[in-house]
Amino acid sequence: MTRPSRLILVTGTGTEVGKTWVTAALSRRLRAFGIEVAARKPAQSFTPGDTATDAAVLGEATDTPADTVCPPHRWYPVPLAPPMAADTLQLAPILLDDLVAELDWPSDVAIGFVEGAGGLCSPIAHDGDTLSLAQRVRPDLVLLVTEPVLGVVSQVRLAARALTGHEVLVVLNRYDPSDEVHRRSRDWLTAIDALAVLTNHDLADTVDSDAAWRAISGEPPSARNP
Ligand SMILES: C[C@@H]1NC(=O)N[C@@H]1CCCCCC(=O)O
Repeated sequence: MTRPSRLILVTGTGTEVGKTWVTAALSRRLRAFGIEVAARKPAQSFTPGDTATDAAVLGEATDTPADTVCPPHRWYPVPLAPPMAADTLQLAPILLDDLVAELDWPSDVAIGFVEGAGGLCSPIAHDGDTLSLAQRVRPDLVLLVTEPVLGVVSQVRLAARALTGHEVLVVLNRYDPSDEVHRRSRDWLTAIDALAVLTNHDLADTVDSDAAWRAISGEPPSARNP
């Protein structure tokens, strides 16, 4: 398998936290800097009739057909975890080995995103979750997307402990600096838990910021080429 120079696995503390939005926003910003970006979704499940699937959104952000982002036989139109959706549809079991083998990358990709399904420990295959996917693909960085609502500290701590050995960047999506829960949770995760934390504002507005640039690209700010 050709591997992107930098492989970033995108997961979350749960479903509907905005993984796809974050990945698409980052992809657009990085591409605006002239960086070759690709995104892959090994399997996706969705409500029947939904055309704005994760693969479609990531494909639009990276100028790639949705069928390339996620192979058509890994589209499961049932809003359940992919292996449960496959069972509902009476399709073959999903095996983690196959999802890994199906990850195909163009040769010139600088940053490749792989987005899981649901949260870190939601089943993506019958024999694995996104945590096992991380153990298989050995990403350079894991983006852990979450929302800074009450309870987020425990969710992030659990996920970060499960991800021991991986480089983790927490992304607080839908962050509102005027909300004390958001502000204090962010400060706690940063100061007490010593986690690397960015918000959607850092990412969407300012991959141009030095901190966000360094975290995502792995390069020093001087390497940025607007
Ligand atoms: C339908 C949605 N498609 C998708 O990719 N994630 C959602 C599924 C989330 C499954 C969560 C299973 C769990 O953790 O309980």
